[in-house]
Amino acid sequence: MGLVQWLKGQLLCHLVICYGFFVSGLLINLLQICTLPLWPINKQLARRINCKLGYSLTSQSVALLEWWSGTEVTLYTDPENYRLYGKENAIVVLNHNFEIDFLCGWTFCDRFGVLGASKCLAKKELSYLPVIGWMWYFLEMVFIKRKWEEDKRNFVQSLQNLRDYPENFWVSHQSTSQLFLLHCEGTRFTEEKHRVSMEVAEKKSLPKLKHHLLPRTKGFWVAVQNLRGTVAAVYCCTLNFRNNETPTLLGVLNGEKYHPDLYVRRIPLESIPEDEAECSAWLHKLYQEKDKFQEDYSQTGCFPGPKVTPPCRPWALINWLGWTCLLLYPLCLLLVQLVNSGSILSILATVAFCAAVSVGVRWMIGQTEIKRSSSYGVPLNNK
Ligand SMILES: CCCCC/C=C\C/C=C\CCCCCCCC(=O)SCCNC(=O)CCNC(=O)[C@H](O)C(C)(C)COP(=O)(O)OP(=O)(O)OC[C@H]1O[C@@H](n2cnc3c(N)ncnc32)[C@H](O)[C@@H]1OP(=O)(O)O
Ligand SMILES: CCCCCCCCCCCCCCCCCC(=O)OC[C@@H](O)COP(=O)(O)O
Repeated sequence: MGLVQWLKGQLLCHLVICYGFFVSGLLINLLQICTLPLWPINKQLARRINCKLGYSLTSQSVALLEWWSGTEVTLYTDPENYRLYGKENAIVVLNHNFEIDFLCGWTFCDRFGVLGASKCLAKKELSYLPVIGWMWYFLEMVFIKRKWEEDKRNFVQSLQNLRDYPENFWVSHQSTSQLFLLHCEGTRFTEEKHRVSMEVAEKKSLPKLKHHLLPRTKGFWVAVQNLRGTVAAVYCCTLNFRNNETPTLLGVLNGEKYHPDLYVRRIPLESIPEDEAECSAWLHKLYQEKDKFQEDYSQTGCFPGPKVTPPCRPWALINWLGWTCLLLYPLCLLLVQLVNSGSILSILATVAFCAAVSVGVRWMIGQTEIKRSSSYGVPLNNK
């Protein structure tokens, strides 16, 4: 193991990275709060500012993945469609098997210049996450409790709000599009959830899936219906990792390099049925196809279609280095003052603070771990 790789595994490096992420995150949250008075006066301007602020926070984790761990997503897609990515609004349908799938999605977004504005249909619990969850609130992310009767009004309203999102938000270069991510499986893949969902498939006389849970179709149908005219296509995205890698956020923080492959198919929105039952059947068929791609991937190690590596842009790194320099300087000054003061109490308080930060970060990283996945989709709350 080289010295650099060894350094990447050290707690001190992790503390510095997390300190930068959290303090910049809190400052960004504060700036977001400052945009509140602007909303009633100029909503579109407030949204544009929030997109940029969101980019400044989210892109730090993209920089961590790309520059710290050296991970690069390989894209399998039709070159004709590739030209459209980043230039149109789309609904993204992605499998939910990996702890860093959201991070790979963000890298994809960043490379096509749509990171600041992209949204997701996310479980309500994520809105309470410090820094990230608070940021999402200002970005008008769509949160649901996964209880349809309670969700439907807010869900439809949130989707309607996205219809007049400023067309030309400037993220880090001119961009005219946003992506709306849907994990139709509704929860992360575990063996138990898979077993239960295949029992449901059997009851519904649907073909069994090997690599996916049975998709929940309501959210997809409602999103398609409400975003018609705003969104041009559905991007059917299938993500897997070479060599059976099981990536984790802790691994990324430790500087481990992963090899994600992403297969993207573009499906024009007009080709998706409007009727709920037909749309639902269409989605089930899509997941059967996705399952076949995953099965082929597990045999051959690749997806169909030509490979492309979208060019890496420097903004995420520049932003990350900027925040790090800005925040490390006062930290160093503080530490020097602390040592000079010789006060045992102050030193103990600082050590306690660092320990608290590190426990807090560990807890947040824990939210991405599949072993801590919710009980959604297991017998207890199987509807
Ligand atoms: C690669 C490019 C990436 C681009 C990235 C772009 C943007 C990134 C931006 C941000 C990234 C942030 C990352 C954060 C990720 C967070 C992700 C999440 O939080 S996932 C969890 C929340 N999301 C969802 O739940 C969405 C999917 N669910 C739905 O859409 C649901 O339909 C619903 C809206 C929640 C409603 O669900 P409900 O169950 O009430 O209704 P359904 O009709 O859909 O389903 C009921 C139906 O299902 C049957 N059933 C019962 N049990 C199961 C089971 N275990 N498995 C499958 N099916 C089951 C049940 O019998 C019902 O059938 P029926 O109606 O016939 O009776
Ligand atoms: C420079 C960057 C430094 C990074 C330092 C690390 C800080 C920690 C960052 C935490 C980021 C948290 C983003 C959370 C996104 C988690 C998405 C997710 O996977 O949610 C799960 C749900 O979909 C389904 O939930 P389950 O029903 O499976 O339960």
